[in-house]
Amino acid sequence: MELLAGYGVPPWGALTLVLLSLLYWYGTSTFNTFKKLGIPYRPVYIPFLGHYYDLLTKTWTDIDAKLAKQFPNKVYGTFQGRQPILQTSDAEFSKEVLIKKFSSFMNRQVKVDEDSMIGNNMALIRDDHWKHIRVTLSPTFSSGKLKQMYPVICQCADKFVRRLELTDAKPTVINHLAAGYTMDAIARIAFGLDTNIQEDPDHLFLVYSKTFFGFPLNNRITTKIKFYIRIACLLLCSRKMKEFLNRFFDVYFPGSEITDYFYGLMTSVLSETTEELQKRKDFISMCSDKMVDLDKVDKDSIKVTDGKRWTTQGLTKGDIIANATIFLAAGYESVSGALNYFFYIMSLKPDIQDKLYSLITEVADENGECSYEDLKKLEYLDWCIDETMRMFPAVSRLDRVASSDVVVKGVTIPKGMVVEILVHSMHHDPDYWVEPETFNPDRFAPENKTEIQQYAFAPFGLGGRKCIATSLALLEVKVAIIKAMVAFRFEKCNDTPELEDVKFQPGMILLKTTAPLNIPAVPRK
Ligand code: HEM
Repeated sequence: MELLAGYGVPPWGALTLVLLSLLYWYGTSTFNTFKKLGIPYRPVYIPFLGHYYDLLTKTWTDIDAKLAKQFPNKVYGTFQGRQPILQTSDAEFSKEVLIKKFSSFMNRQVKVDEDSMIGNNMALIRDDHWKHIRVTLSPTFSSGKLKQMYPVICQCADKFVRRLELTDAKPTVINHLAAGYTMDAIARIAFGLDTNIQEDPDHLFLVYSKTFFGFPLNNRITTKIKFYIRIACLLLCSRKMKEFLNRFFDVYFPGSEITDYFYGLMTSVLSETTEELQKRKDFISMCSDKMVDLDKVDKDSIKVTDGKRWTTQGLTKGDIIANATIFLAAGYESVSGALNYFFYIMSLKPDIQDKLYSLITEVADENGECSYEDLKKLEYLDWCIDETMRMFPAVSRLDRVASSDVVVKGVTIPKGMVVEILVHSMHHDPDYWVEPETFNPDRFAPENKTEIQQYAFAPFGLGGRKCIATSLALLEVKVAIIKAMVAFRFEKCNDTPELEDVKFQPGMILLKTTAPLNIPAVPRK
């Protein structure tokens, strides 16, 4: 300060300079992380923001594709704000992180406060708490349980077909109809509710679900910013803070009205008699016999992870509701997105559509009905779905946090560093796929499968933390496809974009197109 005073700088000016220097130092202090570790990285210049501007304004898959050319070894560093992120689209490296060294990469990077309603859901919780919930809930998705859910899914798919009929073969955004189907299916499967959202779009369940997750409804930058603030606050703020922001800044969070609605649904299911519960095939009733009261279990069984109390003896009411609602969030856009891309691809590939149609009619009747066991015969359908998900994975990136210092393929990853697996990049990498931009279901045929680098295909993630509902999701997708393809032919029209013209929304981890994919569903009869 004295030195600066000698140059005629007043004390307040000197203080400001020191504070600004400290701020600059703090805002950039992590930017040499990768240099120190000897990992190639994308240079960064803006204090605090890192590469955030790009992340908010550009399409993530475009950013990843550009970096893939810049870093041919497929492992490099980037910065989300001050936070260093190690990104990779290397299949072997991904295998190490997601599978082989799973115990060092068990968690995702989000942390939530303990009092939020979804704070206890499986996608966000960590360590032993996550293990306990995952192991307890996995049987809910067993083949036996899926078989029980099959008739319910078929009924929801029948309504989807009826909605398609009403489009009168006009260009249609299948995504909107498929979203209704998925919401009906999840409402039935998770909550045991016969919502009929497809015919009643004002149903309270749909309105509350949409508000609960606050999906952005348009592509304006202000909406996007609000969406990110909402997500960040949803995950990080206390309930009181959320109510404050909600009241004064129009940033909506699930207020007590919505929370009460979901609790009410669950409570009414759980208050049914054991006999009634046994007849139901939904997630909540399946969990009913595992439900315990934290105040009544053995004290030794109570553990605390990230400030959350849980018990090894079963599931609390909070655990059940948190996971029923995450099923809603995780299963809504992903399944409808898969269907949207599938019918779009079929409209572009009439030969493949014809082949698939004739194979489906060998197994299913004129209403698209077939037994649960018969689904296994439709191998070509599996390949078409796999190939659709390769080209359009619902989630473009996966993430894991290193829980200790760990070396992966010679790269030292310090404890706490986030690793992102670039799924979309891997799925489109010519090192792993012959002509990756060509839709070719046959690449998944058993005789060709040996040529595939299996860890370069991860539409449902990989390893111990992959999508718990993979089989359910595929079942929902298959049933809707079979029923719809038996009734309709999906055709290209002037409004249907070419494959190379499909663009994705910027700033999103989910792969959503900027313009709707319009496809006419033309009745076969
Ligand atoms: C086509 C549909 C779907 C796709 C493409 C999909 C994809 C994914 C992906 C990529 C992950 C992250 C995996 C990882 O980090 O390795 C995930 C996790 C998860 N998904 Fe799905 N999903 C779909 C449908 C569903 C459905 C229908 C549900 C629930 C009913 C669901 C529930 C979950 C849950 C709870 C997790 C977190 C698992 C954990 O952390 O242990 N997903 N999903």
